[in-house]
Amino acid sequence: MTIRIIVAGASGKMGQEVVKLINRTEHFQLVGAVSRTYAKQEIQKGAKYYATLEEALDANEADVIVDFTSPEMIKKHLQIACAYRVRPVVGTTGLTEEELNQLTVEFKQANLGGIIAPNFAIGAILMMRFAAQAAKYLPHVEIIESHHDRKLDAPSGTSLKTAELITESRRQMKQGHPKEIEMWEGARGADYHGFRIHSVRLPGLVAHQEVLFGGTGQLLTIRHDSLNRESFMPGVQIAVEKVLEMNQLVYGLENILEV
Ligand SMILES: NC(=O)C1=CN([C@@H]2O[C@H](COP(=O)(O)OP(=O)(O)OC[C@H]3O[C@@H](n4cnc5c(N)ncnc54)[C@H](OP(=O)(O)O)[C@@H]3O)[C@@H](O)[C@H]2O)C=CC1
Ligand SMILES: O=C(O)C1=N[C@H](C(=O)O)C[C@H](O)C1
Repeated sequence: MTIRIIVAGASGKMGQEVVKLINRTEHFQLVGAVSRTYAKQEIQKGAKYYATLEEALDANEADVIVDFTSPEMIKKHLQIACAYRVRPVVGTTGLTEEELNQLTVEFKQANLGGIIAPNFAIGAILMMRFAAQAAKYLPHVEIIESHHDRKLDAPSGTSLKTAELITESRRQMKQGHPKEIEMWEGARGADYHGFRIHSVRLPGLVAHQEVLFGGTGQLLTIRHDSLNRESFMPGVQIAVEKVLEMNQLVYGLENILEV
């Protein structure tokens, strides 16, 4: 069966990679691409470009929307996907917990499937899983995530998901010295349930994360690096194929992989 796909954010770094994935995958078909830039310039690169997701959906029958846009757009795009009953596969980060909960209810009411994954790289999913396992035995943990300097959201979606998974297995505790003083605001990073997340932004970086655990006389570091954006594509392909069988909104690729 051919899967008809609309890509939102098609002019972006990830969107362009998704278009390449679709073009090289025999059972995938690009039926529409959403880009304000390309639609305005009327650039036609073998795809139909639309300025908005609604325009693309009005003009084409589609099975899946793949979205890599921006934190300010993602909630609206998910609601549009739900209204048009087209299953979304979303990589865009920056949704709040409250928005996610609300959208989960809306998709449940609509009996529609969808996948939101803050990271599609299989290695990153394993890194998160291993970190969650380690936290059970080594509860003193800090996360350092490093990204390119065009990234809008901090902390990254991956670090938040990692923190969430760690919290499920780590005993509740506040780390560090109880009388610690932060001389400069932000010096100790963001606090998540008593442990810290640090965000680095530099040109030259792509997407990297270290999870550091400390115990008496020992350190454990779990690290993942995405060296290019092709690293996310096997996960995107799996999500596009699996979402067709789903009837609820799922957050995290680990929920559809056997890891
Ligand atoms: N889950 C994962 O594995 C990964 C997730 N990401 C996430 O994906 C998202 C996109 O990343 P990336 O491709 O690097 O970003 P880019 O900035 O390169 O691309 C985003 C594209 O989205 C479009 N866009 C931006 N703002 C809006 C808006 N308000 N309304 C409609 N379209 C908009 C722009 O296209 P135009 O202006 O032409 O409309 C732009 O080209 C980010 O949230 C990032 O964190 C990134 C990598 C992996
Ligand atoms: O913006 C990015 O580039 C990335 N964003 C995602 C995140 O916020 O975790 C996934 C990956 O780290 C790349």
